[in-house]
Amino acid sequence: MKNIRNFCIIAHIDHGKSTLADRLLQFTNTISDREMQAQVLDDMDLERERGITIKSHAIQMNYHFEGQEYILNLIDTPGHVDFSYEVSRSIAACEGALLVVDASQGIEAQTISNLFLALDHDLEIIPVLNKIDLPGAMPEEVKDQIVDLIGCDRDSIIPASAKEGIGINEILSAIIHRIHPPKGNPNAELQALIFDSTFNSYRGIEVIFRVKNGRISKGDKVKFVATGKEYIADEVGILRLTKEPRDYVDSGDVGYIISGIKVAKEVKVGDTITHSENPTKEAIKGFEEVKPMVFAGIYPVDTSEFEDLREAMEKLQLNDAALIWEPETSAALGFGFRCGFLGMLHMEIVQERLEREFDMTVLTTVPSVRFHVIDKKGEIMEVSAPSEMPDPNYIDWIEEPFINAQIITASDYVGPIMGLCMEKRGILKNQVYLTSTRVELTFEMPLSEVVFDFFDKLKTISRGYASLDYHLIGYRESNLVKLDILLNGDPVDALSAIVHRDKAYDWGKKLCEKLRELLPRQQFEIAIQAAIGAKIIARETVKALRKDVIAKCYGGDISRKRKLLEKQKKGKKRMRQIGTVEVPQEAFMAVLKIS
Ligand SMILES: Nc1nc2c(ncn2[C@@H]2O[C@H](COP(=O)(O)OP(=O)(O)OP(=O)(O)O)[C@@H](O)[C@H]2O)c(=O)[nH]1
Repeated sequence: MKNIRNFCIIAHIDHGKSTLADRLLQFTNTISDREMQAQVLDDMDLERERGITIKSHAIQMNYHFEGQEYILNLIDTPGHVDFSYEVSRSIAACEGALLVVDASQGIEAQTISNLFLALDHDLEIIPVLNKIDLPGAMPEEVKDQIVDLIGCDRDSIIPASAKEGIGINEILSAIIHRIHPPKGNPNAELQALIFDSTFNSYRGIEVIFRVKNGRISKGDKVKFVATGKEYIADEVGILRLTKEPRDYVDSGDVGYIISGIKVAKEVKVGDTITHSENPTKEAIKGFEEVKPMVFAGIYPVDTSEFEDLREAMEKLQLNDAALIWEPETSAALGFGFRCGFLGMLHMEIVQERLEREFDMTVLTTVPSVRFHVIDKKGEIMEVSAPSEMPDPNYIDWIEEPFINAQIITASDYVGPIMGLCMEKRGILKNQVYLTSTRVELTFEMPLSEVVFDFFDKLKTISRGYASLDYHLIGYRESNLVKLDILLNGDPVDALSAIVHRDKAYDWGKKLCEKLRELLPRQQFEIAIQAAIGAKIIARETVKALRKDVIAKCYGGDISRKRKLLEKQKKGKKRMRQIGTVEVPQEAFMAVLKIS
């Protein structure tokens, strides 16, 4: 155990985390130059394309150093706030962290939020000043910032270029010298922390864990503490570029277990694995049930594809334990599914994966949080879609989820951020200076104001210099109303939204204006109305197309006509016919585009 080092790399987005990981794998000969492709650990296509890490990953390296063999377990972590729970669990599996800072950018928001997560878990921090090869690098200035932030010795900061391979040996040496080997008792009862899982269509779920105490061997009967389920360890092993089976994985090490689990839901990140016989008396602390925050309907564009969509959702869920769904019907859209997501990025990813991996074309409806509606009889109803909202006459009051939001930013942006948070119904609870230029603001806010576009807005007004972390603090009464949208007099359930009464008029007006821009002109006039109950509060009109434009679509030779039809078909991909009106996907998201 004394020759094991478990570490993660934490950094602000684009500071070079994945590139550094690639370089470490190369320097330790974990992968050959031939196997090398950029960002090997980001193995989902989507991750590569977007250049973001969605899932945590782990990989083991062997390194011969000063006459001894070392095992270095690198745990890569995702960077987006939707997945911050995974980051905190990955960090809990390590003893040290490389804190990568871009020498041309300096300390940024995620550098700080991730650093604090690491400090919370008492990790040894090794600061790495990356991209020193760039002409715009400001090594001395950024070193000052790092010293300011973590109070480390200036000489302990390692200058590096992940791209050019500069400083990599120094980093490897620091990992061995400065990070403590894992503590833990190999003879104690088994305690292993689950920090990730992957889905293999042949073998089921592969669970990735870090053994804190004890040993897990092939053939062991094990129990997952939070779910209470028991399995036989059909295979255990370590994670190289591929999985390598072993007879056992010992205390301090990182490994995987395959035990025929078919459903992702049975594996919960943060759960503890122990033996069925002689189990541990206490689970590793910090486990949290991951709860969906955002709900939206997903519908097939082509109504005949409902069953295919169900099959795709079932398969996707095997792979994505955080995704929940159930069938729902919409008067406007027909049969579809109401889904729960961790956040908006998660929702986008699910939609994209359905399209890419399962070849579905889907529509997503206005996202919503989950409200509590208390009716006049005193009964509580959970409502996560505007269409489920009961008639106002039956409602006594409505409660919505509130969060505690921590925002870390540079002091220059405090003013604009406060403005934004107030506009989003936030109440300032605390303001603390972390350093002379860095401030932590704590707000209580309604979740519904934060999950949609808040993060993007925060990034824009702070020029990327703000990080956000939030926790649910409970439900509170709010003056909310259902805002309905009518197209040519017909209410379209998939377009309604639940909004605060004070904002309802303004929203109704803006929403109608937005829809007027988004709805394509058709052969007849379209009236767009916003209503609260029976009361119309706003109206816009989409004018009919002029006759000569339609005329162009008819007549002419047959091949041209076919081409036109083809073109129309393509254009229709994300359209739905609602009554007589064609509604494009963008319209369902219009609510999010209102500023
Ligand atoms: N010049 C220079 N460019 C670098 C260096 N390290 C990384 N880059 C580039 O910086 C960009 C971002 O690098 P990534 O490794 O993807 O950054 P990341 O931190 O993993 O990003 P996320 O996975 O989104 O968190 C890429 O274009 C890299 O080629 C370096 O040392 N020098």
